[in-house]
Amino acid sequence: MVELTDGQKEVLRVDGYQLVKGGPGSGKTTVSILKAAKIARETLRPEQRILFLSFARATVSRVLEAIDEENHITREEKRRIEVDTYHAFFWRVLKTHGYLVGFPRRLTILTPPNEAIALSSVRSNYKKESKLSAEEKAQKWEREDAERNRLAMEEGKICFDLFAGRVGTLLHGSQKVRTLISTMYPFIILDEFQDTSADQWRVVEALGRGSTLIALADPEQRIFDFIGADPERLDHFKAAFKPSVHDLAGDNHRSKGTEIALFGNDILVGRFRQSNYQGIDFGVFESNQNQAFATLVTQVLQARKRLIESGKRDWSLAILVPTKKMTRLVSDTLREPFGTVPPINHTAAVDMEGPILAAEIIAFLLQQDRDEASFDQFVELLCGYFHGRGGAAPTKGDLEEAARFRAALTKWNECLATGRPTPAKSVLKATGGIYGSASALALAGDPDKDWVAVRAILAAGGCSRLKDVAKEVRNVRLLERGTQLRQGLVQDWRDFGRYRNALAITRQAFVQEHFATAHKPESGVVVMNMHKAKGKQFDEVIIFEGWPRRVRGEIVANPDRIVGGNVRDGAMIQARQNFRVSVTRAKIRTTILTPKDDICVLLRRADG
Ligand SMILES: Nc1ncnc2c1ncn2[C@@H]1O[C@H](COP(=O)(O)OP(=O)(O)OP(=O)(O)O)[C@@H](O)[C@H]1O
Repeated sequence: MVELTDGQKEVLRVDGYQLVKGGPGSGKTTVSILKAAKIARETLRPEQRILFLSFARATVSRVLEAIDEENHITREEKRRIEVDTYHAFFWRVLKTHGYLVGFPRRLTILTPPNEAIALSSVRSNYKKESKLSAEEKAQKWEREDAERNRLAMEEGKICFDLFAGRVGTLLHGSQKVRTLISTMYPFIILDEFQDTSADQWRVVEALGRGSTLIALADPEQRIFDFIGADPERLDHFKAAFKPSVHDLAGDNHRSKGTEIALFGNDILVGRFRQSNYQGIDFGVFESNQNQAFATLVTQVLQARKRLIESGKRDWSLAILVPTKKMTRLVSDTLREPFGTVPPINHTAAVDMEGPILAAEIIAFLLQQDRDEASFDQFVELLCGYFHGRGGAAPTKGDLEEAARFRAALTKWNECLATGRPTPAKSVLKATGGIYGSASALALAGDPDKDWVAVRAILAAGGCSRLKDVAKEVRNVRLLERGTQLRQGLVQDWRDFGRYRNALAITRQAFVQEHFATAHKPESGVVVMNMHKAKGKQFDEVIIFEGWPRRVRGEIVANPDRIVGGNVRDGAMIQARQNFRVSVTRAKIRTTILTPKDDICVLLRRADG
């Protein structure tokens, strides 16, 4: 049991609505769990629960783990703390009461990849987001929203973007549902409250009418402005609920004995009080891909060695990078480092649209029982992959590719219908060949082996798009022991002697995966976008950014930087907050790697 600080003790002592503020690692989550246990012990009736709401599953895992570690909390108390994501909680409300806002009785979730497919026809009419005028952006948003609503109202397919808004409307309109929820959950804890969007705030307002709310927040860890988080949100909470305010301020328990938190604070104001900080390492690299990645790999190997030698079980090392593109590049590099360096085992938090749609293609091929429509269905899945893999920003190239495949299929089928040979130069030639090989593959009934065998056919065949599919699908780690996908496929084979429902099982597994909370927090080497690191903690962190491209000494491009283009631009508050969040995720050490000839502007003095 940790020795609580006076600030933490005060949080436990005071009743009623509370706002608990504090910097990274100041112990907000920890004290809120102890508080929840106290409420469970002293206040709740037997059937009641405390709801702990968080943004991301990863945070949920960490909170669950923290609860497990608190041996002073009894099993019964633990059972009564229900940790969930906003998404999962909203879905529960919509599934039961969605008809009150006009949804059909039967609802299904439109997952992000399928939402991307459904909206790609709207999106294909617009240029890249960065090139749109404000007017065009608004128009595009309106049309997307209309399509989302149509899918929800007419087809009962609800995408995540609709969740918060509809639940807000539902709760404000129905005292009955509010009472139901507040009777079940008289206390609700809101994690990372500074990042609450306008729609989520409406939900919170409604919930707070019947339930006592405890909000945890660090105003300076607000990194979601782009999805509608509002700097004033803490004031809204104060005005609405008159909470007692507790400030755990600069206490830092995560990286005790280091100066990581101090460095984080100095980044925020842009004034470095020291030239060295205990627990912060810097490294520079030459501005070219080979040397940049060689430096990174060397640092990763050294950090991994340190952690293994420390003997700690479940050690974690995070490589945090500024962009999604860089996440992929780093992951590809670790998978196939240079020279004699063997692959570095890791997980990468890449966008899952592409990998999930690629997994659907593999699953379909596993089904093997074919009829006349099967090839059409296969090509349609491939087109879906093109439409959806770019998420909210499908590329023109991908959309054109889908159109080309569809046109080729029409021609192909016309030839078959009239007994003519299929066109020799058709884009479907190679695709068809691979489809044939996969259909003829002798499957063994072991989902791991069979999945890999199908993937290998795609990787080795002559169709560059299916090669892509094979590469993307490697980001899916659902076939690990005990996962729902694996179990589902095993059962399917047991029931039918083949994979009869592999596609449906795969789709279902991804929906489940989205809501699953039983995951352990990441361990080993993980690569992710800096934004995704919020609320997490790792033993060591490496922050790695992009480098400038120069022509005759002049910078012509400077992508993937912590600060866009690495140029000073006003106070750079968002970039500073974001950088500080990343830096303070580490318990023991943070290593920052930046290009030698263009050091990150946030690391330079204001005058130099
Ligand atoms: N009073 C304390 N004494 C010692 N260790 C503590 C104390 N309070 C919390 N800790 C430990 O410090 C670490 C960080 O605490 P916690 O996760 O609660 O911070 P937080 O304020 O929620 O952080 P963040 O906002 O960065 O997510 C945890 O490993 C926790 O077990």
